[in-house]
Amino acid sequence: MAQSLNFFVSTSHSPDFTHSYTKPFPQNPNPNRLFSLTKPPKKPPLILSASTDNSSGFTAVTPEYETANGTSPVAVLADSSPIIEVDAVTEAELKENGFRSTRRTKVVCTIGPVTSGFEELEALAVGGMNVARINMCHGTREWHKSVIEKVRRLNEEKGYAVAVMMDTEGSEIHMGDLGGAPSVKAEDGEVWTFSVRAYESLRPERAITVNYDGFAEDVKVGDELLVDGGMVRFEVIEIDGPDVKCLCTDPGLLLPRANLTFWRDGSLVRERNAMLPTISSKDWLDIDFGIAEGVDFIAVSFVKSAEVINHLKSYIKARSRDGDIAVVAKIESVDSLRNLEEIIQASDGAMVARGDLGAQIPLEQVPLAQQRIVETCRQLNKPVIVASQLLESMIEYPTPTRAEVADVSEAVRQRADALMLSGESAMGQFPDKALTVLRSVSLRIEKWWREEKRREVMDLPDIASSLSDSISEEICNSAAKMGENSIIIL
Ligand SMILES: Nc1ncnc2c1ncn2[C@@H]1O[C@H](COP(=O)(O)OP(=O)(O)OP(=O)(O)O)[C@@H](O)[C@H]1O
Ligand SMILES: CC(=O)C(=O)O
Ligand SMILES: [K+]
Ligand SMILES: [Mg+2]
Repeated sequence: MAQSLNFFVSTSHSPDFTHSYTKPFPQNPNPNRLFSLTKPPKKPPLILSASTDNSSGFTAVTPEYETANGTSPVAVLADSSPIIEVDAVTEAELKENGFRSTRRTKVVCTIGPVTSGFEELEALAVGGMNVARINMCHGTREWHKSVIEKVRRLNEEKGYAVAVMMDTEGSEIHMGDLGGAPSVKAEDGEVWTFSVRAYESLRPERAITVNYDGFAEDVKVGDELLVDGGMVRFEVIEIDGPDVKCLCTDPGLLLPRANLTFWRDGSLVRERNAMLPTISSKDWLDIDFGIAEGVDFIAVSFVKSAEVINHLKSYIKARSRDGDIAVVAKIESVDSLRNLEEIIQASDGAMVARGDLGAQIPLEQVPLAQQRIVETCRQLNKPVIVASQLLESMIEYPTPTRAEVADVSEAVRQRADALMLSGESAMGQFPDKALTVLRSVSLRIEKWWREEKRREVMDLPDIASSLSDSISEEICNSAAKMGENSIIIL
């Protein structure tokens, strides 16, 4: 009985549901996939209590958590079999599926104003959040510090295993904040001023600060200015010293610190801003903050080359107490696609940051870029997060569009390790519902993968050269096939 549990537990972490006896599974070369994005809890979580009346021999888990003070995350076997470490299962999953259906696709939730309270964070943890992301583009360091503290408290007091990811601001061109307003509407035909001036106190109406000093010198009359990759569009009509006057040609909502790109004759213009450092001086201060707070991951925005990743990794190694902060390269620029393999090789993981990526390459190329990034990560054995607009409509509505569900399914089908919520969990009306959609779609597609796998013929090599060896080999082959099937039945 203990043996079969052991078998189940150990295989549940491997992506392809086959155990190590079989030949390496060619479709997925990453043995640590998924699991590598889960941080072991500092103070471990729950006791999964087993019952012997379960005829399958696997742990029957009570949906209610028991908080373990100071113990390891364990499955406790009633028959005093050895203690075995298991991946943390969320309360929601336990209720839905029991222990047998541990989700492999992890979920990263961006924390924002609607989810920064302890209770809201706990609701996300209950719903299956594996990683809480704080975006240094927004909020103050005190705000981020309090979020990190609350996540740590959840882990320590309530037994969750939520990791913290800090996402750097990066130094691409973006708008300033909107004097505290959550958003401002730009209407068709309005003239707005984008200026490199920092407005002292009150921001004049229809005026926006731009963070990049060379902005007014680099743009030309006739250029197209895209906010957030085209959510709002302007045409440059006049340049007057530090002020660039623009006509709104495609109305929409301007959000604080939204990304800006400018286009000339259908191509992205990359003048001197291409020389901006990937990690700005503000980012270095944020990184120091992240190291001091002991975040688990640092996601680097607008990575251009492997060099910056190597630099950051040695910086962390020299400063962090245990040097174990993982560095995730955000793939969101033309340069990062150009140097994709070397960047991923240098990093501990990657993020397909489709928001900004879609502002830098034509939108119709984003799905192919996603596929290439995920495949490259699979080949190089690195975890990969698919991010941005997965369930964008759920910022406002309680159910996703069918197209969004198809998009989430496709990411799981591609074997992304994790999915990320952005505005849906940071400032949307239905963060918990959005998380439920990611969880249930992931579980469904993972089940489909198992069913697909079952149809596959197991190709076991003939290696025995004597009669006694072939008897052993047959026994081993049968055990492997039985193991394969029993895992699939689960
Ligand atoms: N800490 C925060 N405080 C206030 N609003 C936030 C915060 N974090 C996120 N948001 C809101 O949620 C939206 C989506 O968050 P997200 O982290 O994806 O940021 P983003 O600005 O789109 O940029 P990035 O390219 O860095 O992801 C933001 O535009 C912002 O309105
Ligand atoms: C996540 C992020 O940075 C993006 O999609 O641009
Ligand atoms: K960011
Ligand atoms: Mg981005």
